Amino acid sequence: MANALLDVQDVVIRFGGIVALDHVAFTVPEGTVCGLIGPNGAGKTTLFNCLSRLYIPNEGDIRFKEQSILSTPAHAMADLGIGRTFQNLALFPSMSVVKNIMVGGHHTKRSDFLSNALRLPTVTREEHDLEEQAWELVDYLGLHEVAHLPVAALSFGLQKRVELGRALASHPKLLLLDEPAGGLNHDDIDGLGKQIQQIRDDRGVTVLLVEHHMSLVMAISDKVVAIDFGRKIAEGTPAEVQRDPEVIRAYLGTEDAQ
Ligand SMILES: Nc1ncnc2c1ncn2[C@@H]1O[C@H](COP(=O)(O)OP(=O)(O)OP(=O)(O)O)[C@@H](O)[C@H]1O
Repeated sequence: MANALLDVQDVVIRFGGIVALDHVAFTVPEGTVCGLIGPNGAGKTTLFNCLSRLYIPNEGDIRFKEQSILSTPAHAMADLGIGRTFQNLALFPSMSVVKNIMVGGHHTKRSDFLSNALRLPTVTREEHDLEEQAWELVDYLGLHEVAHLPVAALSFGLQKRVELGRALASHPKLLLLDEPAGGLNHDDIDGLGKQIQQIRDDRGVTVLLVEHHMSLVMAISDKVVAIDFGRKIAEGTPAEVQRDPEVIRAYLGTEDAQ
């Protein structure tokens, strides 16, 4: 088994009287796709928000590359090597596809306000590098034909691909995908699944995927973690988790299992 890139250790989150995460612990081995599943209200988004430092756990620790991330501010997560996409897209609708992808790489550049204002040569070079990298991602994600269009003119499926490109522009070691299949049709979902596996294999990116679309999770995950009412109820290969009695019970009678 590969080393754990992410190690979630006994995380507890309480909102008033609600225990949204109750001693959740699991690891994500480097170079794998890990699926995080659970019925509505299970705590998946809350866990994602802990991983991107929007929430602070009441108890427990989250370790990335063997270091705790709990004192790292949310805006510094990209510098650490953790990228994410959002359930509701967070793009700039009137900006072109390529410019949106460039935004994702900005944190990797060092120019300050003054050098930007003066357009010093270092700034021009950095912009050039960002643009070159954005074009590489445009090609990689099959967005060439729409690269100059404003994002608002694209189908939802293509907009989701742009968001993936923007997250990849920050060179993440770990990519957090929050319901990437939400709102996509069947063909788009097949394409997305292949793309996520390629991102793992070609770019060495480890992926943690929160997703309701069960067939996608089971098809592309190396490992699946299931939570229900804030507790981990199963962890293992897709086949192991699919036949786990607690998982079957949690999904029975819900509309989540697809
Ligand atoms: N900011 C908050 N304040 C109070 N309660 C919250 C907050 N965020 C989440 N909760 C509660 O925590 C629990 C877990 O919610 P969470 O959104 O993490 O579930 P989820 O698994 O992501 O659900 P879904 O699949 O519907 O997105 C729920 O009971 C929810 O109502």
